[in-house]
Amino acid sequence: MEKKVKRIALLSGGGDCPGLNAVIRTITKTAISKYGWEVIGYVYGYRGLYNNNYIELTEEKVENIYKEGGTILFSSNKDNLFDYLVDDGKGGKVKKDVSDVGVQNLKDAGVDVLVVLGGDGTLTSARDFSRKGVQVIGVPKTMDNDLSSTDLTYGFISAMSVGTDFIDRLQTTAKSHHRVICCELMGRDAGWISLYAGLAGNAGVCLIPEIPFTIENIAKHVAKRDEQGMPYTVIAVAEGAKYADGTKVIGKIVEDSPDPVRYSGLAAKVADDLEKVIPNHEVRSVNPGHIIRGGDITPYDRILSIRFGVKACELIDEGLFGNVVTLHGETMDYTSLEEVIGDAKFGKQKRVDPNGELIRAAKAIGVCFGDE
Ligand SMILES: Nc1ncnc2c1ncn2[C@@H]1O[C@H](COP(=O)(O)OP(=O)(O)OP(=O)(O)O)[C@@H](O)[C@H]1O
Ligand SMILES: O=P(O)(O)OC[C@H]1O[C@](O)(CO)[C@@H](O)[C@@H]1O
Ligand SMILES: [Mg+2]
Repeated sequence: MEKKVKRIALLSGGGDCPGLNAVIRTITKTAISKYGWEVIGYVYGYRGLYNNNYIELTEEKVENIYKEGGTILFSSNKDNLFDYLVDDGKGGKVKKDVSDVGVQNLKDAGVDVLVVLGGDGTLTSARDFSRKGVQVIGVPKTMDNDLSSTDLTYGFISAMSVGTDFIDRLQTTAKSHHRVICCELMGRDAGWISLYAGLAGNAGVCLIPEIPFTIENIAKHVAKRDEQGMPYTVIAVAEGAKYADGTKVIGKIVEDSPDPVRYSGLAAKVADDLEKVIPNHEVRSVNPGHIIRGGDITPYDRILSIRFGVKACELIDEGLFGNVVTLHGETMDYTSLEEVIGDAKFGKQKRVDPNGELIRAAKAIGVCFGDE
């Protein structure tokens, strides 16, 4: 006979983004008031699970975080318990699978269900815990919107709105000085943020990882705009975009992270390279970095977070473990962790289709992607 759920645990992993708190709030309130479950939250993602570091969550604790970005449970994008850096007993460090410690800690804390709030990386571990017999539910977050199997992740609309605001603001100053300004936006290896913010903010050029670009093509587009009486151009540059010869710009390697590459600096390089071939323009660059994922949750993401959180509780109530809550069209749905992640090392990722409707729409109104 199935064991009745009494206690659930939440954890958040990967880069923070607006919506995590709203999901934590929704699940906590629904779990306690509708289902009578106790709720705890492991802090710092899987590291908290390993160190048995958790807090009790109450309705009072979460009531006012409905619009607060970030996560009150903190997050980590380094701690993979299936490949974890531990002391080797000889003064050095060694990587080991310590996931059994996590499983035991869940048992000791009386946790019946682990609810994981994360992107493709965090949910890869969630799948692996599910394979070890832990009752897991995933709730798909990431500002990158790169998770296949769901139309949207929470955090994307909020980050994309901030990105749009950057591009909007750069338009007026670029126009006033007849400058070309490159604005770098996060998004890792997916171009969703830059495509949406660029399109919404009327960027003349969008550079995204899915469409390799050349400086010559961008220069041609700037010249065309000059001829059309628009001697200024804002360029949305996805941090993970690449030149046609494959060149990418890496800002930092975070050694103990499962996905160690951190992009940063592409907009500055594009600006330098471009200025050399369009000497009639001053070309500048800005990199707002983490600002894009900070701040309040947009109203749409608040509502999406409520829908994802309530659906997660419904899955727990129905015993549908090993699944991720997904959005398909207007319907809250669920998809198995096995399908969401597949056998890929970092989960199946959703990328912009270079020949898809969105790109065709953008090109139809004259947006250049640097490929022609
Ligand atoms: N290949 C993997 N196998 C197992 N666990 C992983 C793997 N990759 C990442 N993780 C776990 O997920 C955590 C976060 O991963 P990652 O930095 O990729 O973020 P994410 O969940 O994809 O979210 P985001 O992309 O929005 O930052 C890691 O700290 C680690 O605990
Ligand atoms: O917070 P960090 O470690 O700098 O990671 C930055 C990465 O995290 C994200 O914000 C979310 O995955 C990416 O867009 C970005 O490349
Ligand atoms: Mg990710």
